[in-house]
Amino acid sequence: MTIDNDSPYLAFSREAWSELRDTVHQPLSEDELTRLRGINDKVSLAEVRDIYLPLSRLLNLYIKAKQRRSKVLDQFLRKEARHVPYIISIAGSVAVGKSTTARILEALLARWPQHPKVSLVTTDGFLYPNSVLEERGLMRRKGFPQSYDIRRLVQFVSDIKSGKPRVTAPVYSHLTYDVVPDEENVVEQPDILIIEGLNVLQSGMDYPHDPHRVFVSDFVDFSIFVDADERLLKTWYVERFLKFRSGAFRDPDSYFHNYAPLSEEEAVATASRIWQEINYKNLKQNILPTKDRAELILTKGKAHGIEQVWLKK
Ligand SMILES: Nc1ncnc2c1ncn2[C@@H]1O[C@H](COP(=O)(O)OP(=O)(O)O)[C@@H](O)[C@H]1O
Ligand SMILES: CC(C)(COP(=O)(O)O)[C@@H](O)C(=O)NCCC(=O)O
Repeated sequence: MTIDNDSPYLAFSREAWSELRDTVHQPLSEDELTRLRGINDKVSLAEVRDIYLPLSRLLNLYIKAKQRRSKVLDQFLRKEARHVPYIISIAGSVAVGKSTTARILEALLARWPQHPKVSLVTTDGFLYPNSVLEERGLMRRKGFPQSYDIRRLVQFVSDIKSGKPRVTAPVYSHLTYDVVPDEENVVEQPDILIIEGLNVLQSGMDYPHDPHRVFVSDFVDFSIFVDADERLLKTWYVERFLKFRSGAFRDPDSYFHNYAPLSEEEAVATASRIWQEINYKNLKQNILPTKDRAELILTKGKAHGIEQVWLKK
C-alpha cells in the first residue's frame, strides 16, 4: 500500500489488495463458482479471489457500520427500526466492464448474512426513448446526461432509499437499442441496491447554475469508478460490437440488423466511428471529470485484469 499525503486515496497494488480478503470466512463453493462463471465466462476466478473478495469484505464492514448507526439513531429518536437500503454506485466508460463488475458484486454481497437481498439496476432504462431523443436531436448523444430522464431516475433512487415497498425501473434493450415498452424491473426493499451507469457520479458541481437540482449521487453510500486506458476501452468496445454482430445483430428485431452482413473490416470501422463520435466524447466531457469523486477506483489493464485499487482515505 502506498500513502501519499497529498492524495485523497490510498493506493494498492493488486498483490497488496488481494491480501485483504478474509481467507477463513470467504471460501467460494463449487456452486458459487459455477454461478460466477455464468455471469461472464471470461472473468477469471483469480480476479474474483484477488479483487472482488477483498472488496466484498470491505463493503460488508462499511454496511454493518451503517446499519449500526441507523439503529442507534432510531433508538435515540424512539422510533421503530426502519429498513434503509445501502446504495452502491458503479460508474465508468461504456465497455469498461461496469455491468460485469456489478453482477460479480451482486453475487458476492448476497453471501453475507447481514444483507442477503441485493438488487441491481442499470441506468440505461432511464434513457429517453429513441422517439424523444430523435425529436430533441439527441440520438448521437445517447449516454450523455441530457439523454436521461434524470428526474425519474432520482425519484426511483429516492423511493428505494425511503423504504417504499415496491419500486419499478424501466428496462433498456441493447438489441432494439431502445427502452422496452411494457417491461419493468421491480425492486422490493433490498438490503443493498447496486446502481450502475455512465453518469451516476454526476453532482451539483456539474450544474453550478442549478443549486437545487438533486442527483443519484445524493443517495449513494459507496461509489466505485471502473477505469482503464482509453485505447483499451476502444478495443473492448469494438470487440463487443463484433461479438454482437455475430450474435444479436442477426436478429431481425435488432437495431443494428443492417450491420450483420458487414465484413469484419467494415464492422470495425463502424464500431470505431460510434466509439469516437459518441462514447469517447461522453467519456471525456462527462464521465472522466467525475472519477475522483468515487470512494474507490479500480484501474484495469489488458484482458480486464485489475492492476491497481485506489481507496479514499
Ligand atoms: N472482468 C472481465 N473479464 C473479462 N472480460 C470482461 C470483464 N468485464 C467485462 N468484460 C468484457 O468487456 C466488455 C464490456 O463489458 P460490460 O460489462 O458489458 O461493460 P459496460 O457495462 O461497462 O458497458 C464485454 O464484452 C465483457 O464481456
Ligand atoms: C446504453 C448506453 C448509453 C449505456 O447506458 P448506461 O447503462 O451506462 O446508463 C451505451 O451502452 C450506448 O448505447 N451508448 C450509445 C452509443 C453506442 O451505440 O454505443
